[in-house]
Amino acid sequence: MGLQVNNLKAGYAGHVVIDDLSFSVPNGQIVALVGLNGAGKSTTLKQVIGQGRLLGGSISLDGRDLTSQPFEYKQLLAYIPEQPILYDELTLAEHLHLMLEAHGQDDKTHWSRVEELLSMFRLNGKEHWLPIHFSKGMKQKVMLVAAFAVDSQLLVIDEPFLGLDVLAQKQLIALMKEKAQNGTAVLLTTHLLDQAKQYVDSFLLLEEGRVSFAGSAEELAQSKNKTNDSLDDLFS
Ligand SMILES: Nc1ncnc2c1ncn2[C@@H]1O[C@H](COP(=O)(O)OP(=O)(O)OP(=O)(O)O)[C@@H](O)[C@H]1O
Repeated sequence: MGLQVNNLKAGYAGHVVIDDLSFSVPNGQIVALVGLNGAGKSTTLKQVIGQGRLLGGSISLDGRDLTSQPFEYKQLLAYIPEQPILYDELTLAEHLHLMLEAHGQDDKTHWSRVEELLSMFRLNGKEHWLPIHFSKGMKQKVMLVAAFAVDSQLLVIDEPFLGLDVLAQKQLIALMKEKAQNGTAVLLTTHLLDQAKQYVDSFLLLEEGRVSFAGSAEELAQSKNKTNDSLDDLFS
């Protein structure tokens, strides 16, 4: 089933930004929300993760409705924000234990996965470090380890590659593909369209709070009279 967004209406202080937005992200698919600055991508993601007030419409994940079953819905999702959100007083290991607990997942069975991810992102041996000791990119990697360590039905990522080195970007693409192969629905926003062609199943183009296009990279290019090898020039 995956994520279903139906007739979503959302905004800020009486100002409607998203109106009548509908889309779905089936289990096992990677979908990218793309569009120019201010198109409403982050606002849409905020609604999908259950932050922000829903002015209309409905959102459900594998049949769990966000409004009527918020706890059941949120336990199924993992979220990687654009800016890392870490608690100053918690160590790296404490953040990861907390994440597993919040998702109701057994620490013992998941810790070997955590160790694998820490080593992949070269954070092993730093489990006792506090956020103040980490660089910007390392903080982002902590968010990645936390999100990929939990079993989730939906993975939501806002601008996944910001601040990551080239090696970490490749690892992140491989991890997203692996998650999707295991049946997770993946929804992300990105401005790096040519890179996204490597791993995205379909694109949703947002313009002024509405989906103006949904389809593959080739179809997206055609819809804007561009060639598939220059998606980064889509809006020029
Ligand atoms: N906290 C806020 N309060 C008021 N208006 C906001 C707020 N956040 C975003 N907006 C407005 O909502 C609209 C959509 O913004 P949003 O951040 O969703 O766009 P975006 O597509 O994610 O842009 P970007 O590519 O720059 O990240 C914009 O007009 C923006 O000014």
